[in-house]
Amino acid sequence: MPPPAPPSENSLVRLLAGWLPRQRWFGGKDGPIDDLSIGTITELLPGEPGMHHLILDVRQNGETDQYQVLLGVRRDLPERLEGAAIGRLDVREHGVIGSVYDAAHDPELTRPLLAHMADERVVGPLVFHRAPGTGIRTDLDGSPNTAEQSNTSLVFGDAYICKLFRRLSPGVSPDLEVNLALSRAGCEHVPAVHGWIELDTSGAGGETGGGGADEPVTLALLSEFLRTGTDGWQLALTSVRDWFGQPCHPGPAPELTADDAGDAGGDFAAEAERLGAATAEVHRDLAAAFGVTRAPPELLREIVFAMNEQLDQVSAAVPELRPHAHAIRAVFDEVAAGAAALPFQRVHGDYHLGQVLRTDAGWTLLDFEGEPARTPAERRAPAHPLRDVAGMLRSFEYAARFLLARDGDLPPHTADALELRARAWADRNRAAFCAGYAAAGGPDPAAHAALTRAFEFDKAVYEIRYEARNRPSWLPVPLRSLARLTG
Ligand SMILES: Nc1ncnc2c1ncn2[C@@H]1O[C@H](COP(=O)(O)OP(=O)(O)O)[C@@H](O)[C@H]1O
Ligand SMILES: O=P(O)(O)O[C@H]1O[C@H](CO)[C@@H](O[C@H]2O[C@H](CO)[C@@H](O)[C@H](O)[C@H]2O)[C@H](O)[C@H]1O
Repeated sequence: MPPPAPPSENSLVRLLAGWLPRQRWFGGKDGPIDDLSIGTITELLPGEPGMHHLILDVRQNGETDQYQVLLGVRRDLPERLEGAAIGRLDVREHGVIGSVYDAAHDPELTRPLLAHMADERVVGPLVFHRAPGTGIRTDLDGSPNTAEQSNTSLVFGDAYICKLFRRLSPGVSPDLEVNLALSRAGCEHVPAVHGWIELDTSGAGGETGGGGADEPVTLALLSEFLRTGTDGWQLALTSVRDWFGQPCHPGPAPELTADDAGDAGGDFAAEAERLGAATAEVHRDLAAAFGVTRAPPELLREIVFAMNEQLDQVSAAVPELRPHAHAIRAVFDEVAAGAAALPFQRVHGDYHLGQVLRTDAGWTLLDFEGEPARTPAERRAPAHPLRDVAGMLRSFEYAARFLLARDGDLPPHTADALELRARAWADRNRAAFCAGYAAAGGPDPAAHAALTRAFEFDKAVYEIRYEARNRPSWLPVPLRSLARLTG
């Protein structure tokens, strides 16, 4: 029997178009796919099982996005891989029937990625790199990370984590660029980079390039796996659950304060404060590595203009945002009216509790990619560091309301009592984070209250669009906290 042949494009495209919208990492769930084609197909592993690297061009709403898929091909799919199935192909022209599936779930196929990076191989347009001065073990199996994320990461033993960027951005990923720069600068708050994979676009001339003439596109990043790490989102949710589970006072609900939230066994405030300090230290290192510029007042006004534009776009697409638009715009206008020159620098750009890991050694920051919906130029642009602070403040709001917003069936009485608790938890941890940030040398959020609030609202608007496109069932989370912040 010959091994399954490379899939024929037409039938494969049909299968992929049905499978793609069901993937967590697909960022176009708010509309239909108008067209899907295979941009590049590279045979990475020949034989049975085999693996092809695909870049898909997905056309939606007049725009084309590129997604990366590792396509496994087997004659028969074993039961353990059934969850990863894309479909069964009848490739009659080759006289073979085979199954295609998401190879990220198949250690037999992903293990050779380590050897490719260790040996710095080139396979067609795919270029594998090892970070200077590091070795890469090649004897480890990878399995997909179970944490909530927008891409797919493979954890190899307890040594490495390899993030496969799913929706591709032109050019070198800011995640790679920033991690390399911070590691070189000796920053203690980022994991070491071991390798990466790039797509060489010099011969392509298509839309996959565009980050600069012939700039390679980063496809994957291999980092040190922080095995003692727990992500901030999980730690925060545990603390909220604990606080929600505290016995209720008898009689009418008393006014809860942020200090009451400290009575819970799983209080998070000391961690929030340390996280604030780590954030300020990373901001200091980013400023040293990439420099600081003085942004004139006109630039801040342009930024506010863009915030208003995003607000208009998202309000048009998500009607639930409209009741809050007036209050949000008022804060944006206040910042534009008082615009002054400000120091801008490279920042994280998409900072939240899922981007930080608490390890034995303290807090580590991850994922310097910026917001997935922004253009590459926007992600790299210097910004005010309080934008990151605002991102984390939003995350405290998310964590505080996640359990409430996801459980719509709570009796009103319970829901009201828990809303008070959510508020107390968020206030306590917001205050602790800001205190830690300012004490470690970051600009004091209290001294820039309107700016911080504007960044927070801008992030909330972004989140509403993100949830509508990526996780529609989460939409009530940011909406619920907006109702509180604008109410
Ligand atoms: N170096 C690492 N060590 C351990 N876990 C990690 C590491 N990097 C990422 N993770 C885990 O993977 C999750 C997703 O990582 P992230 O880089 O934010 O991916 P995405 O951009 O897809 O959201 C994190 O929340 C964390 O739980
Ligand atoms: O992690 P990414 O860089 O892919 O960021 C995107 O996805 C995040 C969710 O995975 C999203 O974050 C939002 O949800 C978080 C809880 O899952 C919450 O802590 C954040 O505050 C909230 O913004 C992020 O906005 C998006 O860009």
